[in-house]
Amino acid sequence: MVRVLSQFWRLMALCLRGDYRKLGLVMFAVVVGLDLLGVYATIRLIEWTGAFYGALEQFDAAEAVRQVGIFGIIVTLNAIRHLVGLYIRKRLEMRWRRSLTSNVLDIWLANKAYWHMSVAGGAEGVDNPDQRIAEDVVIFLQKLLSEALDLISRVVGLFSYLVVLWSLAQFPLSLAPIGIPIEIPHYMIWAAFIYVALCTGLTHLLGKPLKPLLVQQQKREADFRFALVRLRSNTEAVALGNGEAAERRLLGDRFEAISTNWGHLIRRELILGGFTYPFNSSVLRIPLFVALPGYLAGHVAFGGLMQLSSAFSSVVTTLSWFIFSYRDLAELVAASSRLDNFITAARRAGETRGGVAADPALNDSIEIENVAVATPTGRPLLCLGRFNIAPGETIWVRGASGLGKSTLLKALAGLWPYASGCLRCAVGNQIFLPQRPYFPSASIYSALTYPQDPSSYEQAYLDDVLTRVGLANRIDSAPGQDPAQGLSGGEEQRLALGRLLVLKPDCIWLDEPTSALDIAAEAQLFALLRTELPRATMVIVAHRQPKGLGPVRMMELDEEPASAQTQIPVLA
Ligand SMILES: Nc1ncnc2c1ncn2[C@@H]1O[C@H](COP(=O)(O)OP(=O)(O)OP(=O)(O)O)[C@@H](O)[C@H]1O
Repeated sequence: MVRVLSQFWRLMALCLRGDYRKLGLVMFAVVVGLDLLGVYATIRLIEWTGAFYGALEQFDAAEAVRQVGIFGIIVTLNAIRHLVGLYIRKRLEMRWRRSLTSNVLDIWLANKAYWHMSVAGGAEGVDNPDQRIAEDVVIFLQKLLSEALDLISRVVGLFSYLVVLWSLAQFPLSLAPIGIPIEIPHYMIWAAFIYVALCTGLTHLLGKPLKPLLVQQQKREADFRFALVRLRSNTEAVALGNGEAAERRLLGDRFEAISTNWGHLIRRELILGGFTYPFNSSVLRIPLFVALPGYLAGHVAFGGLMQLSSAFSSVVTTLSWFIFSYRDLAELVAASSRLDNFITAARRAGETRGGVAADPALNDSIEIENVAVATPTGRPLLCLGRFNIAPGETIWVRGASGLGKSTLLKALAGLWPYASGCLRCAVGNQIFLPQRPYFPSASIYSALTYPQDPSSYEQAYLDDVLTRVGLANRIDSAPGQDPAQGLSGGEEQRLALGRLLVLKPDCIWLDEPTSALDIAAEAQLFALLRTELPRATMVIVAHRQPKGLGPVRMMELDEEPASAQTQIPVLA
């Protein structure tokens, strides 16, 4: 219980962080106030019940008609109160959702936590971040708001209804008819509490397994959706590999997992419902039976009996909040624990330290010192001694496939925690271009200038760059069309190299940037790159010697630990 409350508290603190914090609290107070007015309306209806049935009992037609009018006014005002409260509550829900989502996104993106979480793999508690950010936030806020408001108005309502019930149920219950010479004063009050306490205990006992089942259901739904998204984004590879049957199997397995858990879930809901459903339908009748001894003993008239039963059912319904809300509460706890675990894991991932230390440069050159790289499981991959790269120099990094060249670049970019050593580099504009460049799903210009905003550049200039890298045919692509859609592997690499021309970095780290291009195209693009960026330092991982860049120094990597001073020959 304490753990659940502290999770709620941490998540609410994120909702309340940022601008409009006070406005959110004011809106919440207004919604609570309107909900409490609802309690007042219920009490007025209890009074009305007594007055109306009293009038009927005495055949007082004029009073009965007047009471119908009063009923109309109460119901109309109550409907207005309800609708206004609902509207403000929905506005508040979106306000807090915006704040929570924005804080969760900041935590996830800060210090490259999203990356460290993905490298660490599916470590427990961090699966499907997309679902946690998009769905769990919504479930958490919707359920929390509705349950919290419900609880507040019920607690306040409880006291009001109890006062009414106490004043109505003055008479005692005599156990003399069953041979026990005892009278229980205000017995209807005790009856309400004992009845609800027993029912609540039983509900909790029957519904306890619901929470883990709901957590599993959300996870399995997200796994299924993720498999669909993966298929959608790899249609070409699947189609070429005739992978339909394999995909169908995978999707079928994931769906089967959903269906199996759903079976457990509905079985548990059936067991719980086997108790709560009859409880829900009997809760409004039982009061009448409980009040009957008082009526039969002549303590109350018919109007009083109806009023009493109305007050008693208000008390019982209020006390039964836990029973009525059990499934929603289980869902709320499931969503909040998933979200809280995700945030904790993201914060921890953002604090990941280790890897290659980036120190300020002693001069304009880049100095790499004793860099050792391993896999996440600790298998050593490669180890470099010490070498310098002069400003404007081009280095060709070469080595057997799987040796760790790409991992080395990630380590030098500060992304790989399973590495050690030091990189001294002048603080300047550096770009790392991975083997598979990323293109955002926006216009061709966004893909070209990523991560900069394309609107900061003249369109004519961007068109010129596209033309020079051989993508003139893409200039007319429809606005909003996914730029990567339909690009050949070579065209993707042209676009990525065009990005370098636009962003003009001082230092470029390239991982097999022309593997999909023929030698002539590669030489032409590299020559363009060198002409446009004459002073840029370039480190290129490639299996063949890059042409068109002028003099290149080769760094041959092998599995042997490097000597203290790595020597690299200059090639023409
Ligand atoms: N996230 C990871 N988890 C586990 N192993 C990894 C991970 N990333 C890389 N490795 C392993 O590290 C080794 C080096 O991978 P890397 O991609 O750096 O090789 P490479 O030299 O660039 O290969 P290639 O020339 O084929 O592109 C491989 O055995 C790879 O399986």
